[in-house]
Amino acid sequence: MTTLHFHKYQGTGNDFVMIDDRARQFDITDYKLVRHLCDRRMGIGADGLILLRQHADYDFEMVYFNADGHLGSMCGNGGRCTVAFAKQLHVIQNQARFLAADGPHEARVDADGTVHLRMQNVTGQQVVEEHGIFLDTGSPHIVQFLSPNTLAELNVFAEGQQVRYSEYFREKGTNVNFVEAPATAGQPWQVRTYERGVEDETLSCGTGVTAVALAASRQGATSPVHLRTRGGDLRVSFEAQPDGSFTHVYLSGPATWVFEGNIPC
Ligand SMILES: N[C@@H](CCC[C@H](N)C(=O)O)C(=O)O
Repeated sequence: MTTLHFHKYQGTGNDFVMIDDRARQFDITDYKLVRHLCDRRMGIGADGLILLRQHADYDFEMVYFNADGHLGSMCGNGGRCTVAFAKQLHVIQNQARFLAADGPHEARVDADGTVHLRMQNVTGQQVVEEHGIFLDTGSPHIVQFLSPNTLAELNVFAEGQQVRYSEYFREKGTNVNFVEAPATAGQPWQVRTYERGVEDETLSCGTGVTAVALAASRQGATSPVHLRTRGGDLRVSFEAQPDGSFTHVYLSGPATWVFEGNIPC
């Protein structure tokens, strides 16, 4: 029987099957296997699967799949988990330069395990009528700001699905973030996200909270922005440029090893 060795990681509750594929042996076209491994009843269970691969010009390459089995775009929480995994494998020490779907990234790991991940610069945001503010932070995101005290009871699955499968987004899809501004200064922005490729609410989305922080800066939020997801707290820092773009964008938070094992495949 052939078995596959895996590690399980989570970043603020966004969980991933991690595979040490430095030898590049995993068949990236096998979407049925990826979907099976991510299945919470029949497999290991995760929001996504990540391969850590050797790369000639970087410390490593991160190859990310959504739970539906298909190759995804950038994953912020997954990126932080991959950095922690690379440290566990002694591929890096406390600094990393790696390649992901949206290009090169740098990261740093603090003594307490916090991973600071530099995201790509973000150029502009666009109001998509009826749906909210659209930004691409490595993955596509809609941000909807809600009225006070409405986020906790919101049906994120139903509302998110409506936007994701709307006429406007049906073809390529989008992630959808619902946001409540802090009631008092110093409190976090609260975020819940419907994730494309998982097609459900997840406990946290890194590229999502990055999109929220940048959109919130137009509403007076200043860097670093403190965000609270159902799976934990994240911070996003950035420099807003006069042309409307954002540079030096960093996503910071924990990335935790959960367990490891072998699964027949
Ligand atoms: N959970 C991820 C977002 C992953 C991208 C998304 N599922 C998509 O395909 O658009 C994150 O932490 O950024």
